[in-house]
Amino acid sequence: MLETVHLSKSFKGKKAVQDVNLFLNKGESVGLLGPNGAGKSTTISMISSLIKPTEGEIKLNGINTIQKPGEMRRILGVVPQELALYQELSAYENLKFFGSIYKMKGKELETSIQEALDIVGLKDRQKDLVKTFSGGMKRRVNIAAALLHQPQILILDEPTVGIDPQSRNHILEMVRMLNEQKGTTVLYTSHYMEEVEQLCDRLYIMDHGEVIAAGSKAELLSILSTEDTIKVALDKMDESLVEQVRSIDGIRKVEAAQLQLKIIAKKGSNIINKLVYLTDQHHTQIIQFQTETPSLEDVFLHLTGRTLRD
Ligand SMILES: Nc1ncnc2c1ncn2[C@@H]1O[C@H](COP(=O)(O)OP(=O)(O)OP(=O)(O)O)[C@@H](O)[C@H]1O
Repeated sequence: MLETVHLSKSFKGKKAVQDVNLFLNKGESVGLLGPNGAGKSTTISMISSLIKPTEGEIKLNGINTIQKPGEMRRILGVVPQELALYQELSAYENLKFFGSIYKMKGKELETSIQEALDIVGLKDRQKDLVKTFSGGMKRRVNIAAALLHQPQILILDEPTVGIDPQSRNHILEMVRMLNEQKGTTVLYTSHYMEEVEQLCDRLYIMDHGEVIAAGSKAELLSILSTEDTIKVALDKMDESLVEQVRSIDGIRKVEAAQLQLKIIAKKGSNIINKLVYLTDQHHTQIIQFQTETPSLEDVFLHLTGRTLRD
């Protein structure tokens, strides 16, 4: 349905997005996951024709949309990261304004506004001024604005960043309902692995402007089928110990945070003896040693050497 081909964007010669190929099939829910600055927003801005790519194509049902964005705008609903609401107007008045941008009016607009408010759970607050809303409620008004023209594809750019847990759950449930019950195709960007895991059939992992892995959760996890994830808690830790652990044979990645080491090691490599030896030398004790089932976070760590929230 929607496809990007070798999509790239540079700002003043600096590459923000490089050679991104992604596709969305009709009815799919696809995640775009990556840390801050990975290039997710820039990719979305190109798809929604807010900015022009430096290179590459964006295709809607096989037709390049870069020169002719009209059809794309008609079927696409985009919820940007930045809120764009009039604080002194009510939720209803804001939606009326957004509807007029889509040239909607009269009964059609009224029905759409009420449906969108219903979906985001703000029907009974529609007369209240937006300035009285919590961050999560404002975000929900923004989502309602993107739903007014009943888009076939909905793109959400990190919709749950910085909002209360109740609104967050509401948004996740709402996206799931739109996808499963209304058949809306979803592209959901996030740097929360668990959200994307919950909501999406497939995901793309981006880092430094590039897609570094893509596939279903099972496919991505199979990247780690030859590895173990081990958590080690220590009573104290220093950088030279971490460096020496990194150089143990069979260890592929080590992430140190507070008094914990997260280690990705070749399956079956017997690292415990070497760990005990090294911790002894550093007068440090192992408090806990635990092998874990790998998660998508571990896939990210394996691919980039960093955690998602670095
Ligand atoms: N208008 C711009 N001018 C210059 N550089 C930009 C511009 N927009 C984005 N960038 C740069 O492009 C890179 C990708 O940014 P982008 O906002 O797409 O990442 P992101 O994955 O959406 O991260 P975030 O979650 O922080 O929004 C970053 O290095 C950013 O500084």
